Formats: sequence, C-alpha cells, structure tokens
Amino acid sequence: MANIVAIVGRPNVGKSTFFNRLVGQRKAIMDDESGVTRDRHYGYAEWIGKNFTVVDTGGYVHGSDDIFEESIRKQVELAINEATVILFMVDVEAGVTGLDEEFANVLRRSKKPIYIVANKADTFQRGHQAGEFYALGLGEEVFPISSQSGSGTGDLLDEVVKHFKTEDEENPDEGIPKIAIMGRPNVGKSSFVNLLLGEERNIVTDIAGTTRDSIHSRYKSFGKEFILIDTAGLRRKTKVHEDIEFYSVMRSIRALEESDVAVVMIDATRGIEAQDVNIVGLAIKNKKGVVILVNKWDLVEDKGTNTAKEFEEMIYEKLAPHNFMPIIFTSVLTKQRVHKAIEKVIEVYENKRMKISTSKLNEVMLKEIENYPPPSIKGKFVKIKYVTQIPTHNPTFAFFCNLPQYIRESYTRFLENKIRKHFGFEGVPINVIYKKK
Ligand SMILES: Nc1nc2c(ncn2[C@@H]2O[C@H](COP(=O)(O)OP(=O)(O)OP(=O)(O)O)[C@@H](O)[C@H]2O)c(=O)[nH]1
Ligand SMILES: Nc1nc2c(ncn2[C@@H]2O[C@H](COP(=O)(O)OP(=O)(O)OP(=O)(O)O)[C@@H](O)[C@H]2O)c(=O)[nH]1
Repeated sequence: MANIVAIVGRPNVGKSTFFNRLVGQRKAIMDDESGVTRDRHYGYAEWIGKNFTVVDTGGYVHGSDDIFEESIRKQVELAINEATVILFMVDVEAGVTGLDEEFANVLRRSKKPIYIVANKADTFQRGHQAGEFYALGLGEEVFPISSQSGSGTGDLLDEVVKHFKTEDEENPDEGIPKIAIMGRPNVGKSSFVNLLLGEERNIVTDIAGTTRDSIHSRYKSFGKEFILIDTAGLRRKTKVHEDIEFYSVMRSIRALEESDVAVVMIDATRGIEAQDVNIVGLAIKNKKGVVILVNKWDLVEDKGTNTAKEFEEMIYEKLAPHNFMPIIFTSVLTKQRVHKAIEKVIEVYENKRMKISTSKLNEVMLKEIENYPPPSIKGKFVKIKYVTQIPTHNPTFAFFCNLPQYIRESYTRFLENKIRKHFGFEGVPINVIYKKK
C-alpha cells in the first residue's frame, strides 16, 4: 500500500511551495495570487529511504456555492480520505484565522494522524509564534517550518514517516499497467473513459477511499486490469473556462509522467493534426508506450478496403521516423474495437517490460551487424563486439564497441529496426546506446 501525505490548508499559506520542496520538482503551479493551485497535485517524495506520495490540495473556501470551489472542497475531502498522514498548513505570519478554524472543524472528524505545519517561520522569532496554533486543539504537534528555506522540514518528516508502513511490503500494483488517455479536445477521451469505467465498472482496489475518483484506482474492464491515471480530471467538467486549456495541458503532462502507456486518440473525421503529432512526440520523449486510437471511425463515410491502410500510412508519414505505434480504428460510440484497444494497451505494456537474454540478443544481432557493419568514417572502422539489454524501466540496448563516437544516427536506426524485426517491442520506444570496450 502506498503511503500518502496530504497537504491541506487555506489558500496562500504555502502548500505549493512545500509540495515542491518535497517532490523536488516544480510540479504544482505556483502563484502569488491565492487560489491558484486549483487541482489536486501529486508527486513522489522520499525521506530517509521511505517513499511516499504527496498530495497538494487546492485552496478550500467554505460555504460558497460556486461550482469550482465546490469541486475544490471535494478534492480536499478526497485527499483526506486517501491520506496516511495529513499536514494541516497554517501561516505564522498571519496567525490563526477564521478559515483555519473552519478547516480544523472539518479535519477534527478525520481519524488520520494530523500535524499542524506552521509555515513561513523563516526566523527564530517567528518559530516561537507557532505555539498559538495549539489553540486550534487539533493534531499531534505543531511544527514550525519554512518552506522557502527548508528549515524545520526534516524534524517534521522524521515524525511523518513513523506512520508509514514498512518498505519491504510488496507493491500491489506491480505488473498492472498505468494508462493515460490523451488527445485533443472533443476527440472522445471522456467517452472512452466512461465506457471503461461506466457500464463494466469494477473497481478492484482503491488505495484508501471507496470513491471512484481515487488518485490511482485499479479497474477491471473488458477482462483486463489496469490503473487509469488522473481520471477525475477527465470525467468531471467544470464550468469555469479561464485557464482551462492551461490546466488541461498540465493535467495531461502530469498524467503522462505517471503512466506506462499513453493512449493517444485522434479524430478520424479530422485526420492527424499538428497537436496530435506533439502529443505522440511528448509520449515518446517520456519513453512511454504508445497506442494510437483513430476514434469516431463510425463517422467516416464510404469506407473502402484501403481506407484504414491509407489512414495508417498518413499517420506514420506524419510521425516519421517513428513507426512502431499500433493504430486501432475505434468507435467509442458503437464500441467498435474498444476491446481490442484495451488488449493492445496491455500488450504494449508487456512489451515495455520485456527482457531479451544476452545470448539470444548476440546470436541474432551480431549476425545482422556482420551482414551490414557500421560504415567506415574517415578511414575508421567501428567494430561492435557484443550487445546486452540494460535493466531499466524501458528497453535499452547497449552495444559495446571500439569507437562509439564514429557511429552515425542512421546506423542506430538500422539497429533499432533489426531489434524490432526480431523481438517485436511494438508500441514501445527503444534506446540504443554505445559503450566503449
Ligand atoms: N516568507 C515565506 N513565504 C513563503 C513560504 N512558503 C511560501 N511562501 C510564500 O507564500 C505565498 C503562497 O505560497 P503557495 O505555495 O502558492 O501557497 P498555497 O498554499 O499553495 O496557495 P494556493 O495555491 O492559493 O492554495 C507565495 O508567495 C510563497 O512565496 C515561507 O516558508 N516563508
Ligand atoms: N460518432 C462518434 N462520436 C463520438 C465518438 N466518441 C466520442 N464521440 C462524441 O464526441 C463528442 C466529444 O466526446 P468527449 O468524450 O466529450 O471528448 P473529450 O475528448 O473528452 O473532450 P474534451 O473533454 O473536450 O477534451 C461527444 O459528443 C461524444 O458523444 C465516436 O466514436 N463516434
């Protein structure tokens, strides 16, 4: 089971700053204007050898009937449901505010361990003022910290990790593909997700809560188990338009980072467009498996025997030199080939984890290399001695040779093509690297 730390608190106390410090990347969106962190953000962190997930909740404004704020409130509750430990962040500069008290009232109902994190305690003097938060009558202890400088965070984390389960527990999600569904607006992402989760919905496990909107929920659909990343954002449409594009891009990127396989949906009625090419490029750059769905296939009129083939060629041409992604023609509306799409995703995931033995690899590849050795450059002859697959998260092949610097890009493509020809790896980016030997 995962260890989850949720950071909650009213807007502008420094949740994003603290989150970024823990996660070590600028994953959350930060802004001086309050209320900017509008979505649940999560990332992975580590403290003295213990790994955990950090959830940064957006600002929570009580008693408002604004839909957007309502959804924020829900997300906070969700975070609370899912958390192993709750960090309730307050601001020593501001002292106890009415909103802090309202937060405390909600949090008091939670049975989870809660720590009050008194942020912006940049100086010793400020640290002393943190004592006033004991008045909230909540939590195990108040920890003065400065998210900006990092002071005090170590003591806090030492306490927090005491609540974690031990590391040697098996990851229950090991071997289950994490899927991100990507694509331009209106291509059918929500419909696809709803089809997967809707009628044949069958939640296998949830990290903690019972809600379907869990951060990493495992589903079984069409007979396959998988984890959909950040589906809440896909299915729940807010009525607020400001910055929606920005947030949807952010969400896609985040979902992509967390996933093993990206399902990229293309609209059959529009063909492949620049934005689609960008999305696929992003997935490949991130070394994710890719499955392309050409959706709304039902809307394509007068389909002949070659229509799909022509479509495929057009896509590969636009994505050149990448031609390893499977393409499935689907209609989410009529459920045509949706089952096949899911099967393909699982297959690509398995390809991504595939390991080829060194003996097999050398047997096959050294023969190919002998038939077509690296062309000599400036009188230099490159001699490749052996090849091995390096144990990494995505297929990486190291070719050991005398003069790695004299190998051209085109020869790398040749090697990649031969690996694919013999061993498959459909849908998965391959790394070919050279080492001096
Ligand atoms: N002095 C000081 N300022 C801080 C510290 N941590 C954060 N801030 C500042 O406080 C402001 C709000 O920080 P954020 O991290 O955006 O706060 P948030 O709680 O995520 O805010 P919302 O997105 O509105 O929920 C920013 O201007 C930060 O630079 C700190 O330790 N000391
Ligand atoms: N004919 C047809 N319509 C479809 C298909 N898939 C989705 N649609 C329709 O296309 C429209 C957009 O679908 P959504 O699922 O909302 O698309 P989305 O990609 O989630 O859109 P955004 O949330 O804007 O990014 C809806 O009216 C769907 O009913 C399909 O396979 N065939």
